[in-house]
Amino acid sequence: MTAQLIDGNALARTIRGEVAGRTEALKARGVQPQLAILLVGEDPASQVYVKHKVADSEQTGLKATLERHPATLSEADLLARIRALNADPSVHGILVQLPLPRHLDAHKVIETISPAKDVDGFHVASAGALMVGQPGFWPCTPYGCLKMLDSIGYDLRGKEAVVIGRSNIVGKPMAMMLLGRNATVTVCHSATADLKSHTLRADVVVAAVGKRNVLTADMVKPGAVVIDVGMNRDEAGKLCGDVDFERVREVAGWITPVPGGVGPMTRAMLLVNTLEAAERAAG
Ligand SMILES: Nc1nc2c(c(=O)[nH]1)N[C@@H](CN(C=O)c1ccc(C(=O)N[C@@H](CCC(=O)O)C(=O)O)cc1)CN2
Repeated sequence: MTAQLIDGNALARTIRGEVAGRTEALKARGVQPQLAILLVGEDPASQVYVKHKVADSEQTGLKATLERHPATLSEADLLARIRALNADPSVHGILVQLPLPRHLDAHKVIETISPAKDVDGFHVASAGALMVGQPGFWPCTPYGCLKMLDSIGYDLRGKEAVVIGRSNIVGKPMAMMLLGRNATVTVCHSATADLKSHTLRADVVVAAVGKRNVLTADMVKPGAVVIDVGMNRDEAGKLCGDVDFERVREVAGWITPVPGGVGPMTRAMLLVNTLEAAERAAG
């Protein structure tokens, strides 16, 4: 069996088309959705990601402003800038690109963003809303993974789902979203005693560790859906995920590639959240 690919690029394109249509409708009501992106420092990967975010926004009719700040920016100055953006009614979404330089407390920075503009879905209020099933912004990466499952018509009710990784921005919210769809969810992590015993039972595996070959073919139940959130480089410098893609695809039923899987969906869901922030503000 060779798994079917879940094409993140194609799905993201469709979602961008939907966002463009809704943005047009909002503009006709006199509202221009606007995303403020704050980049602190010179991290090379972050520079690429924010450039893509600006291009995606412009392509769909959203306005994006990219503020570049030096790595030496003080925490007080960054927090003051966020507070000014919170108070600016023309700005609907605020995003601080991670990782931040070490002298900046990411938790404090994120908590300064107004929950109404937290389009990354990282604020404690957003996490709490997801946990209790109240309206709020969902973190873009797990939200994108859920959309990928929806795109293949996958019914999660009663299914065994295993999430590998327990980060606040992917693993934990992913588990909540899967739970919200009535899957039976297991979260595995670095202290899990026998990872394979869990993944072999799983109908759906989401690998979100940030380490190559965390999931190999012998760990996958035939026909399972495998979602790869990882973003790593192999010895040749080629982008790859957490999953041993070539071998796992011979066992799985569905699989997401890296690149071209979860990454583009993360960016697409940011547009959805930004548009939604603007729609909510417009009433
Ligand atoms: N404020 C945030 N910071 C970070 C987030 C986030 O969601 N919000 N997530 C990651 C990085 N990230 C978005 O910012 C991100 C990473 C990668 C991609 C992507 O499209 N990847 C492509 C490949 C790109 C390449 O060639 O390098 C793919 O997988 O096809 C999108 C978003 C950490 N920081």
